[in-house]
Amino acid sequence: MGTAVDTQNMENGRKVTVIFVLGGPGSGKGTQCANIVQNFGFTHLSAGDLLRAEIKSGSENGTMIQSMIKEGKIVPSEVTVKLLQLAMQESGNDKFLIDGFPRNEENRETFESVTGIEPEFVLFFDCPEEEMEKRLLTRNQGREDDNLETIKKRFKVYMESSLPVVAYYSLKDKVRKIDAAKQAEAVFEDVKAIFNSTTEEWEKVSSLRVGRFSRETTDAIGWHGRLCMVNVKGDTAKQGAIYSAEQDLWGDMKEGMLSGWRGPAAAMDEEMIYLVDESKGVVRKYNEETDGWVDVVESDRLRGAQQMAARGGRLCVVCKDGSEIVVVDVMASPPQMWVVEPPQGFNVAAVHVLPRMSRT
Ligand SMILES: Nc1ncnc2c1ncn2[C@@H]1O[C@H](COP(=O)(O)OP(=O)(O)OP(=O)(O)O)[C@@H](O)[C@H]1O
Ligand SMILES: Nc1ccn([C@@H]2O[C@H](COP(=O)(O)O)[C@@H](O)[C@H]2O)c(=O)n1
Repeated sequence: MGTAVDTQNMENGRKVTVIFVLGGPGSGKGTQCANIVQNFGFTHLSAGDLLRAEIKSGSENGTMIQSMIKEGKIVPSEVTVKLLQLAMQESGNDKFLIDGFPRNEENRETFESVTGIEPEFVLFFDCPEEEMEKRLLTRNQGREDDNLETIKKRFKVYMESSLPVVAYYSLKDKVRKIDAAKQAEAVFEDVKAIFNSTTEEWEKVSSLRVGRFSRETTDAIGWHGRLCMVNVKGDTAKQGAIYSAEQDLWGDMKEGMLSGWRGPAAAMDEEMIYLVDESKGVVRKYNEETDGWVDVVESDRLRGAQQMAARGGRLCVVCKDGSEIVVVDVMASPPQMWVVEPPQGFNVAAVHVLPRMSRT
């Protein structure tokens, strides 16, 4: 299931994505929501925080909300839904994590009927009561409801009123359950896996400086967590740039790497870049220390090489207008080479090596 927005999910004319975050008191919802915000661009709306802010604001509902929270009871839905709706409207975002809501069936029904919004999914933090109790008693944020008496009441409300909401979404196959008893960092790894697998969107990275790279034919190779791009493969003048995925930064390609990039190239397991000098028929590998290309093997067969794939110690080089693939075993000493022809009447259009190709 993707986070592609349901066209019915409209808020003030905007299409929105909503994820409900549920779990017992102290299961770590707020902690993980902060991580999700940083990594996935959601706005975090905690129903509890909104209610506490309402008390502080001196609103007419303040006294009622305060006594409900002290008793661990659930505030009437129209109050909470109004606060959530307002917060969504005021936010410039269209992706929301709604934390600690819906706490009961009434919350759920009111939200649905007032906003018409269905959650994309429900992130459910599952944690044993003893662990939650321990966390709440040491939270130290001055919350009036973090005392043993109120905590016991909150657990009861959670079991009786909130878990049925989780069961409701579970029947709709919308619950993504997380083992929240683990360390916070390990919990976030599991959370990330869910968001990464459900976010079917292209994420924008930093832009390549304008004018640095003309949009000609481009070779792009993944190498040591970087993306090496050149705009022309052959012997003519060309431009090169390297993108570091970790730093989200573009930099210049080193002079030696760029000038020697004279034909199709491929990285062996992201570790070693090989290329074929298409005019000379020479396989070379890149040496980062010297910023130079080292000859591996030469053959007339490799002249005019067009494409290349690399895996498991072998290069597969498409040659002669796709009428043959020259396989080079660069791990053998000396390197071995043989030709694989496509079936009669066929030409090779593209070459990829699947992980199961072995060296034996
Ligand atoms: N995985 C974890 N392991 C240990 N402590 C944690 C973990 N996650 C959060 N905590 C700590 O537990 C306390 C409660 O966490 P948090 O406020 O995120 O829970 P919550 O589910 O949002 O609670 P509530 O519903 O009461 O608002 C905090 O002090 C937090 O630092
Ligand atoms: N949907 C909700 C959410 C919260 N409350 C009240 O706030 C208290 C604290 O909530 P946290 O999520 O911050 O733990 C909760 O015990 C309820 O009293 C609510 O009424 N409705």
